[in-house]
Amino acid sequence: MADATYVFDFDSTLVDFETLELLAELALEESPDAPSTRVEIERLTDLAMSGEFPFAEALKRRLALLPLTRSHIQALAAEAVLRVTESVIRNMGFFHERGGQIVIVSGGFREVIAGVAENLGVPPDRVIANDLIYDAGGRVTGVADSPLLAPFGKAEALKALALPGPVVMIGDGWTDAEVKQAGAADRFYAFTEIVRRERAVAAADAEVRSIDELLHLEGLSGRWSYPRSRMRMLLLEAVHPAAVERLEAAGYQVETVKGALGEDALIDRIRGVHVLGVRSKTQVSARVLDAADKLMAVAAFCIGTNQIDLDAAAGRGVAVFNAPYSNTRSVVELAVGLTIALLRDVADKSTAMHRGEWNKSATGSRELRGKTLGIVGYGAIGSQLSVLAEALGMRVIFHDLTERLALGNAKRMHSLEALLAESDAVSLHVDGRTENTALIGAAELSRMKPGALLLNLSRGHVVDVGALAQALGSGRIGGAAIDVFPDEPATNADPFDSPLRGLKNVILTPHIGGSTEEAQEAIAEFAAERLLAYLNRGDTTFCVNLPNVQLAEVSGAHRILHIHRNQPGVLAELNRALAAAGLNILGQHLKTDERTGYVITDVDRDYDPAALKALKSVAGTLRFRMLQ
Ligand SMILES: NC(=O)c1ccc[n+]([C@@H]2O[C@H](COP(=O)([O-])OP(=O)(O)OC[C@H]3O[C@@H](n4cnc5c(N)ncnc54)[C@H](O)[C@@H]3O)[C@@H](O)[C@H]2O)c1
Ligand SMILES: O=C(O)[C@H](O)COP(=O)(O)O
Repeated sequence: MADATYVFDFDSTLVDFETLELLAELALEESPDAPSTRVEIERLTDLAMSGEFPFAEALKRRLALLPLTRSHIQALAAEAVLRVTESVIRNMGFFHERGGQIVIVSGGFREVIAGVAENLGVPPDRVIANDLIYDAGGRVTGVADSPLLAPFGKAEALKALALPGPVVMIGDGWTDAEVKQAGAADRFYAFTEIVRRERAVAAADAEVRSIDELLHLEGLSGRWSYPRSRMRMLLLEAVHPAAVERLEAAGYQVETVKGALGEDALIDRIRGVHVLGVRSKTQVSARVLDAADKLMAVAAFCIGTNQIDLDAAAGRGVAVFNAPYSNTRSVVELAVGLTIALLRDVADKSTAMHRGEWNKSATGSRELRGKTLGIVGYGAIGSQLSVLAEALGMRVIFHDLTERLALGNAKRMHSLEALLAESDAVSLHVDGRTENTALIGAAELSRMKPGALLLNLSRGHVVDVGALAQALGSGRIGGAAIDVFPDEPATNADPFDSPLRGLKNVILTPHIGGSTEEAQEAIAEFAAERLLAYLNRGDTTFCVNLPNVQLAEVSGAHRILHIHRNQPGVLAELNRALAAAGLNILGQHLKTDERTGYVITDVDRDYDPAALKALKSVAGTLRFRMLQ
């Protein structure tokens, strides 16, 4: 198959536009009839591309509708080089390596195509397109006569080239499908990355949603990597659209679901999914992972990863990523605001006002300044809260299980008990490990100063809410702000209940600590980048359950990624298998943690694919994949 000639259509294939539609925008800028003319041009383009109207006639009519000049054509040519289709950009290597085997055939105009062809390394004599005719004033008057204008024009023009080897036609339109029907191509791929035209797809040997898929089906340079457009990503819990856009632009298929899915519903959906995206609510259990036949990675589009069985994922070679810092500031700002609101009884006063009650009084209302804030968990959020609280005049004390640098004048407390005894407000920012279940229960609440405040913006199970409700009811605790709950509704349509409902000076918020537009967008970008770095080059930086290895792009090599159980002899066996296959190693990295090893090997491009089998059967292999 390697000797085939690859014939590409231009509009909506190599570039993401239709020439006549963009020319209409340029030429009709000043025209009062622009909207109706544009609609007519789009209509004629669609009719011609779906084969319902003769191409030459459609071209003539569209040109007649436009007051086109040489400067419009030049402007479009300049734009065209910037509008090359995403998957074409990703596969520039293919075009450059095989420029001599590629032909561009288009009912569009040579002047517009020339710059793109040059950038792709396709010689000018391998571009078949129409030549425009201008009058003396530089106005377009028509196109020069050419075989392209006759019925089956592309096919006839290609036959005249007498191309060697099998001819493969790739394009979005009916005139491209006709090339095979008229005997000028051996295979026809309907290209649907930009637009999907049913009639062309129905006539095709196969539909390809990207150049990656084409290369995969043709057994070309992308043959070892699974094509991106066949890789399915399932993003749950209303992940910000910036992630969807980023991942789709990189060529992956992305499906979204608004709410969380329960375990059984997720098991039903997970088959065939390569990447799962969740937030704090979806439980990714060992059962879910067992049902996930294709899963390579899970992204937590949030900070917490306690909802994911990290060991079970690592044991199946599934990488887990999160966005550890992107919503930190949002949580901190809310914690500060809630502390002030509790100290001033804002929530109850506001609710009374809504009932029509005016209750102006200073009793029980206090300033933040000079009060002691006790922070439990001095990680990313706790330590940033420490800085802001001090800046507002609070005295900060903190307790953490691990050694943490005290910021500003914050004082470290060596026990939780000591912190509880001294704090006017206690704010919880521990991680969601199981051992933190009921970290604050009846005993801890009884150690707090009478009338002190409690804030929980960490995880629901960290506080025994029954005990807290009692302490609040008795007045032992002066108020609470709770953002996270042991049982949270899966979607906004589900009801919420808690023993804390209806209590005085208790602010309940629906797990919105990290729910700001800024944070959600930042999380989407960060987590999507981490996923792409892993999928596209094997980089595991910030991975929370596999050894972290930072890697550059693969260039001029194949990359073999091998995840295995950390047991003696795996690397030696892997290298023996590589040597037996005659593979020349260009570079190799190995990193292990206590349970898993990750080996990345860059090898020469030319080798026997049968070698892959031996690599897969190395004892302890959890997952194995190739990047081109
Ligand atoms: N409400 C929200 O919307 C929201 C948003 C973001 C993060 N979170 C949650 O906030 C919490 C903190 O996030 P982070 O980014 O600061 O995490 P982090 O991992 O940076 O910090 C957690 C800190 O808690 C400490 N810790 C754990 N258990 C402890 C214990 N029993 N006693 C004392 N210290 C303990 C750890 O040593 C660590 O320093 C996490 O539970 C996270 O899931 C909630
Ligand atoms: O872990 C987190 O980042 C927070 O709990 C936010 O979770 P969410 O994305 O489900 O709002």
